[in-house]
Amino acid sequence: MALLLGCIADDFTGATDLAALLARSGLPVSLRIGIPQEKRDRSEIAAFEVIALKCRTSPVDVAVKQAHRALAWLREAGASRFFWKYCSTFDSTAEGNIGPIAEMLMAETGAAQTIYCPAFPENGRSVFMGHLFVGEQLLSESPMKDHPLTPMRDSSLVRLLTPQVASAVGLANRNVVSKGAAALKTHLEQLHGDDIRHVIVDAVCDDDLRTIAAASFNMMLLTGGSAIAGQLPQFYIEQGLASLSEHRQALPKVAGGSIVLSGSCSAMTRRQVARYTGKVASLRLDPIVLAQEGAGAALEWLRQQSPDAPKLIYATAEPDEVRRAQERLGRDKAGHVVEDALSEIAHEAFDCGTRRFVVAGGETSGAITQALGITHLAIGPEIAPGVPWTFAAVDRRQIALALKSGNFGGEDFFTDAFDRLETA
Ligand SMILES: Nc1ncnc2c1ncn2[C@@H]1O[C@H](COP(=O)(O)OP(=O)(O)OP(=O)(O)O)[C@@H](O)[C@H]1O
Ligand SMILES: O=C(O)[C@@H](O)C(=O)CO
Repeated sequence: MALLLGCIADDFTGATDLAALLARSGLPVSLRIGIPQEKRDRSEIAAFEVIALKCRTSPVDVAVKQAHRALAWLREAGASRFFWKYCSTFDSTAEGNIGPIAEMLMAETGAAQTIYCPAFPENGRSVFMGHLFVGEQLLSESPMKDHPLTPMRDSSLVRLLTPQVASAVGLANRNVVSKGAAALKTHLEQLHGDDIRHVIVDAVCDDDLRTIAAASFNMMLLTGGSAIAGQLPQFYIEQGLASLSEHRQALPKVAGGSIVLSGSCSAMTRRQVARYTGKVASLRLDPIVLAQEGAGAALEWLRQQSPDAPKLIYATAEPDEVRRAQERLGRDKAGHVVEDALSEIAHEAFDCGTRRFVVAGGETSGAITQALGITHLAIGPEIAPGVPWTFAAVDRRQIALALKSGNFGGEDFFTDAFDRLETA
């Protein structure tokens, strides 16, 4: 099948979120972890190819270089349209990497203009008059203000993006979007005439996303969250660029122990962890202790558990505890000791027979997936909007892996996840 859209995601949970929303169309989606090393066989290329990077908080030059290599791979695989996926809460450091990567992709592909559409109404993210809301709260008043790595203290996407790009940032607001695709197209052309190449687009509901997709599905480069991407397949099908085949990939049945590993400190993960600790054997990790003593005690705890019983190991903590750890260790070191420990634990769990992994947190998922040496994920059923089960091979054994974005899923997500696998 022809490659319709080459996608680059800035973290691993974001990549599975994107893959899940594209997969709702019934068209084949392939998710590759990092830039593939092997030579591509055209017959193995899916309609949607997603490359998961772990570059959300990397220095700008490192992130741009990685995205550049991902673009080269996608082009060689046959892509001529591209999607740059970042977080629905626009998570980035002050300098990037949303803008710099978009600019690089525009320069390389010759895209004269692109849109920025992080809205994901199904998960409560909407953009109105250029301001991002999480539920009913402005981004800067939501729990995202306390994120351990990318605290979001402004809600204006124009203000957030402007310092990240070289040219002016414009807005297509809800009044324009609500007039329909033709009006939005005209507005984008007018902005282009004024040399505005970066355009934030408002969206508060799925109808808005459909209008935006109708106006922009032919653009060389689109950027945003998974929800706008999820609207694109229907336009490709309508244009005759793709057709639904009856052939669906058979997904494996995965037997073996279950574990939840959480390095996310997001508000929803904190609630999910609190629920799940009451239900299964649980162990809390303290970054300050990990920095002094390593993960040995946690590995020992894991070995003493029954291999088949579900269990939870988490560093998830309230914002004041995160602050305390960061003051003692520094922000990056606090993050890395947790990611390293959870990666070691994931390895040990695999060696002890665990085959079903739920991982909470984008950075955490990146660290664990890389540590397990996973290079490709097949996309399975969605547990909650934007969180699918995925399947991969580790040492030639099948595992099931659900990578959960910090704020996705309901309070019983961990229980729901394992239940969903039983019924898949
Ligand atoms: N107790 C803690 N103290 C300090 N840092 C922590 C603690 N627990 C976890 N961390 C770090 O916080 C970061 C959380 O980021 P991560 O991307 O994994 O979660 P998230 O932001 O909730 O998820 P997403 O990006 O999918 O929304 C990780 O680097 C993790 O190692
Ligand atoms: O868009 C989102 O919110 C998620 O896919 C994500 O990127 C979280 O890391």
